[in-house]
Amino acid sequence: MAWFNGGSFSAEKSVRPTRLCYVPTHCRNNGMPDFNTVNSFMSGNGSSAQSGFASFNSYGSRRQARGRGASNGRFGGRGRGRGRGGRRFGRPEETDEQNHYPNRNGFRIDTLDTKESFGEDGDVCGGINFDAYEDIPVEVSGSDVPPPVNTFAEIELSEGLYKNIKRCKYVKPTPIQRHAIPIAVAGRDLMACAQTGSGKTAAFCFPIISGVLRDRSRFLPTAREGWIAYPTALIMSPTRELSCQIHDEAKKFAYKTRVKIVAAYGGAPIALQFRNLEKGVDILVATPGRLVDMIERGRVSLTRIKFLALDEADRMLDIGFEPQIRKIVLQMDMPPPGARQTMLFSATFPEDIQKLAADFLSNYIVLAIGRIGSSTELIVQKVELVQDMDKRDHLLDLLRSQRVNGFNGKKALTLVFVETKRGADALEYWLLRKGFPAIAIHGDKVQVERESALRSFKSGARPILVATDVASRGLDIPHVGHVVNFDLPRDIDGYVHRIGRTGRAGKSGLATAFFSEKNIPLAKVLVELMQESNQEVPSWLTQYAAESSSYDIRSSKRGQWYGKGNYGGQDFRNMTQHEEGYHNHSVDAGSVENSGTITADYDMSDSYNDSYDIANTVPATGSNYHYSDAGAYYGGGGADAPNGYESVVPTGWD
Ligand SMILES: Nc1ncnc2c1ncn2[C@@H]1O[C@H](COP(=O)(O)OP(=O)(O)OP(=O)(O)O)[C@@H](O)[C@H]1O
Repeated sequence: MAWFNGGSFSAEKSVRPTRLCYVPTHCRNNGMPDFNTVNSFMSGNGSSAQSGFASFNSYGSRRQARGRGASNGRFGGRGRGRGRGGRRFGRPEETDEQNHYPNRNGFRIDTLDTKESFGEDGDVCGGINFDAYEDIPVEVSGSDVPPPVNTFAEIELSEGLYKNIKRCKYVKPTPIQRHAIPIAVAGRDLMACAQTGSGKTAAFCFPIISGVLRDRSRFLPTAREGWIAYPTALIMSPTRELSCQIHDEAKKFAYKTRVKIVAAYGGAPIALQFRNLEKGVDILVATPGRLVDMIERGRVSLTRIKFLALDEADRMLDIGFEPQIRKIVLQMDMPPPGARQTMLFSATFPEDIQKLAADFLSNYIVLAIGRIGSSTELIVQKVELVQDMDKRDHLLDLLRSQRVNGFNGKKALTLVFVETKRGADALEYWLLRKGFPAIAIHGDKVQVERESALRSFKSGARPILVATDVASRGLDIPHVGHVVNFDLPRDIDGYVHRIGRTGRAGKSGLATAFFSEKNIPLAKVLVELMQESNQEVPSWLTQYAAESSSYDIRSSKRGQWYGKGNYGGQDFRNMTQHEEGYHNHSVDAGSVENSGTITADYDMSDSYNDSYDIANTVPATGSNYHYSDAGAYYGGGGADAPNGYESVVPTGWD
């Protein structure tokens, strides 16, 4: 029996509500999106998906679903198995999801789990709802911009890569791919901003793989010399899980091309990663902390880097990461801008981060696809006014109503974001006690627990993931139907990335935020974001927004917040000066407007005396950074940012 179809938890019987069950407004009148699409996802041909996303009509989506099931989820198997967090009720270590709550949530794990590699014929399922991206505004700035393409065939990619694109069933490029790939293949530096779930990974992977293959045919393969690895390309991302995911995606794209791709991230045995490097590496996918460790141990040299990509680039250049990225890119042995090709990608790109990024780039092009929010109309956003003390009950009501009313479906996953690591553990514990199969992920868990939690979530063994911001960016988890912001993040960019875990690849999703009075400073930008993505804004929120105009609403570490009509990817060069040689053309000019930014200061004091798991709470004053876990067999120990990001943090934090 399906969990969302109600009543399948035995544990739930003991906690029947004694009052009328609250049904959130967006769950009433059969208005819930239909998330019963798992089987059609897995079928991969889209033909059976009609019953799935076709029923999203109540939210205005008239698009039909296409099958999708391309998996990218290898999160397994490495790291140490000790540490705190996550063990409740004396449960054994979770290594086999099927042993855990096998019948309580009603998921059929086998059907929900995703494929992790090519099948025998090398095929994987793919598919994207391209209608969702029609009419999306595009803005490009820079000199001599290569024109966009309409098909992958128009791009000069290697034969092997082209075959793999077909195997992945990427029938046509997404807008970011249409524009970014020709630019990157032409060898240009690029700063690209596009909505969450819109295919940015392929947009930087394809040109890199193609470039590696091209270079390789021209030069001798020199991926490895003795003990030192000399990758040709470096892809960096902020979290271990995201690095893992990019590694898996890149491997699919490079299937049978002999391009060697290695992942290096903390929390996993460094010796194993060294062994992988010794076999040769063309493309290194790494988190910054582990990479610096490897370079300082003399096992990786960046002297032959020709391609550098930063995924979640604004996060990578934000506080906590920026010194380390600067060290890797500018102060170690990497060729300078101009001698290498640099590509920065994210769904958000505040102006001050753009300015920082300019140090890493040479004669670059800025590409902005869609509005800053990235919260397309595909993601139905709901904001509920809930006092902090009522949040748990409210969440329970929400989950119950999902189960009772269903999403018309059975297998949608729910991702619940909280602010602190302690809060994540506490909520997981509480949900389990209430009979809901939840599992937490945060930066205090050791890697094996983090990977196990993600596996349980992805497989449906624990269809509720309680997460800190460690899971907010980049993760492409199929079947996430609902994102709940139990605690709202402190900045709107964080919100954009969090809700972007659903509604991916042109599919619909639901995002519910619990708004309490301490979130008032966020009201204005939240309203603007919702209005831009044609969401229904509750009147009380509009009122708070009006009141909050008097608040200081700018992140202390960011030069620009979300502003109405603004592009996250608006080229700051055009905002500050009109340099000769740069031009700015708009593909859908009517939609491109910059009507100003919000510049007041915003300083929301901590409301919990707890250990936060969001990087933007790392004290800005820390000057002694540490990253090294040198000497340790397992990386990560002292090297991990406690916020879960793989980064340096000021000494003393944690
Ligand atoms: N051209 C395409 N055709 C079909 N599916 C695609 C295509 N491009 C990407 N996808 C799929 O879309 C999904 C989202 O892609 P991806 O994870 O790269 O998004 P993203 O823009 O990097 O998101 P985020 O901003 O959250 O990191 C993935 O499952 C991917 O396989």
